[in-house]
Amino acid sequence: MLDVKSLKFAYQSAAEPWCFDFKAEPGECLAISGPSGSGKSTLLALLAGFLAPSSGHIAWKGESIILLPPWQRPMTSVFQEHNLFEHLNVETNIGLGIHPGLKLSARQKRSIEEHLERVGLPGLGRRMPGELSGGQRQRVAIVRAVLREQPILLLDEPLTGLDEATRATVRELLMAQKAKGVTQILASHDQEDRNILADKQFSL
Ligand SMILES: Nc1ncnc2c1ncn2[C@@H]1O[C@H](COP(=O)(O)OP(=O)(O)OP(=O)(O)O)[C@@H](O)[C@H]1O
Repeated sequence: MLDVKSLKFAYQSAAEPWCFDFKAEPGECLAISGPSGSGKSTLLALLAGFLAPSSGHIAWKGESIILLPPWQRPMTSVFQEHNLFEHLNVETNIGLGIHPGLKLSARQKRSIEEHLERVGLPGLGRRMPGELSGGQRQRVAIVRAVLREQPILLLDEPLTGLDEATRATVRELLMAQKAKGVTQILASHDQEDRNILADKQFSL
């Protein structure tokens, strides 16, 4: 279980700190909503370890992860910026998420192709990120995160800007991850996405 207790954080300019308290079981999706600027991305950055809280706890399966650097936490993130390496093609971007030295098995290489096809990007593995649309980059970032096979996925507006058909495909992919036991923390403005994907919701 992901257990977040009295996690406090404030940017210097803020008068009041945020205080986050929640739990999420394996295979559960917890959706966070709230107006723009309410702190959704900040919460995801705290969980991922890119920001340090002033106090509080984050534990996964009973073990504190608060002192772990981002790369040692049992989670992977899809940020709104997508963070693709611009000088590397799509399959290399995804492959690096699976193995930093790109030592991929034949099964892993096939899985990259299959997942690209699954999200409507068949045969685009050799494209450079600069040759993709915003929605296509977004789907590459989602495939990269999913194929890292971490137990927790942090998703910041993962479906925003996608057309209805693509949205449905990516939702299916995320539902399949839940069925595999992956915990998801989803920041989303979209009520429909939250209703479909989330088991629990809270609002900031
Ligand atoms: N590095 C920073 N320094 C100071 N304040 C910041 C910093 N980053 C974000 N903030 C402020 O913290 C608040 C929360 O920002 P955050 O990005 O977490 O909101 P959000 O709910 O994810 O918004 P959106 O829905 O627009 O993505 C905002 O008021 C923002 O201006």
